Amino acid sequence: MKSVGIEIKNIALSFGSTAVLKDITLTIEPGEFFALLGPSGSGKSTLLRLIAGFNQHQRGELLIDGKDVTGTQPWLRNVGMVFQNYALWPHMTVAQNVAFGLEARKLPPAEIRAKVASALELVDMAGLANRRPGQLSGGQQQRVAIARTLAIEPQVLLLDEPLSNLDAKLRTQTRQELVQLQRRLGITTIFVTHDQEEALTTCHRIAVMDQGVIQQVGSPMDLFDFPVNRFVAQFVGSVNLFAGRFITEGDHLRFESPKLGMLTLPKGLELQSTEMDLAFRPHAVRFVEDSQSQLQDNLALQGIIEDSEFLGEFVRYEVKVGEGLVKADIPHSRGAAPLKIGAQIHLRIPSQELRFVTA
Ligand SMILES: Nc1ncnc2c1ncn2[C@@H]1O[C@H](COP(=O)(O)OP(=O)(O)OP(=O)(O)O)[C@@H](O)[C@H]1O
Repeated sequence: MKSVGIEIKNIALSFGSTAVLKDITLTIEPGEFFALLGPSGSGKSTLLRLIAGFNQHQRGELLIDGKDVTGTQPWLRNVGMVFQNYALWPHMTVAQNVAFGLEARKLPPAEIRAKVASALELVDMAGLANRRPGQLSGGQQQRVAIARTLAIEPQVLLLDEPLSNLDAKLRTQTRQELVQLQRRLGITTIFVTHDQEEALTTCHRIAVMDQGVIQQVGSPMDLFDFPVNRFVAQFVGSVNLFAGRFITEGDHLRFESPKLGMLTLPKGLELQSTEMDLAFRPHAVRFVEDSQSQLQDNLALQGIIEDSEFLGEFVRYEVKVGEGLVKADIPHSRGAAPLKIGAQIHLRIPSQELRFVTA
């Protein structure tokens, strides 16, 4: 089946006086696995339901495969949605659940049987066709919900937090299955989640949403490496973030931070505006033994270890620097003892790991 693209242009949606989506513009490419990522209440599900046809926008345009679908009923959009709670009929078998949408479309019984069999095959559930949902694990129920949606052969697959009812181990396995299934089918897929790891590991591109506004769209690596603002920097991965004021002095850039004090930044950094925060990831921090080492092309800080947490591959330290706390993830080597609380240390952050983000 041909993959279709989706264009969302300047969409605004309010429920009563509450503006839930504010001027959303987004293009989803044919065959793309796309995530809407954001905290609870950011408007992700509302946007997904809008694409499905369950919500109506007051302003803007929504195009699926180049056609404006505003006002088109959900069942005429060729879009399939998998709900968070799966919404399976408990009194029907797996096969009957999957057949449901096909029967509603009044297809001939033989065709229904063939489509049910192939949809169950796709999600590796052919052997359990006669079970009822109550006799299945959470992961199996989820696969039935996906099979039921795929059976109607939609051009777009919408998934609303499809993994949130599964326990941690099953979630990882199921998300890998989902990636493989999407890759095999090449179906344009939009995945709603509040879990950054889920979005980073599954999707080609992600739109980060907050308060009904898209904050940034990019590949998982783009969002992680080049967050444009404070919200994205904090929501995707963990980060050290400091507010302050940038001052240019000759060919030096200085950063005056209420928490860290006055810092001299490495040469060659470009600042778009003086109203920015300084950001760097905990894994970018290195510890060095003496105050003079590795000063070139690094931001140099010094501090005192306040806390440490052993996380297997690395130790997460909290280091008091001035009035601020810097998180540092230092790789652990076998047998190495962690630094003691109260130890004085020198920190280095390579120039290329420093980011400036808008507040
Ligand atoms: N039918 C509705 N009527 C009124 N307000 C609504 C309705 N549906 C959603 N909202 C409000 O719109 C806002 C966005 O909700 P939405 O469900 O889209 O957020 P979300 O990002 O998907 O969050 P969650 O992960 O908690 O579902 C919330 O403040 C919610 O209370």
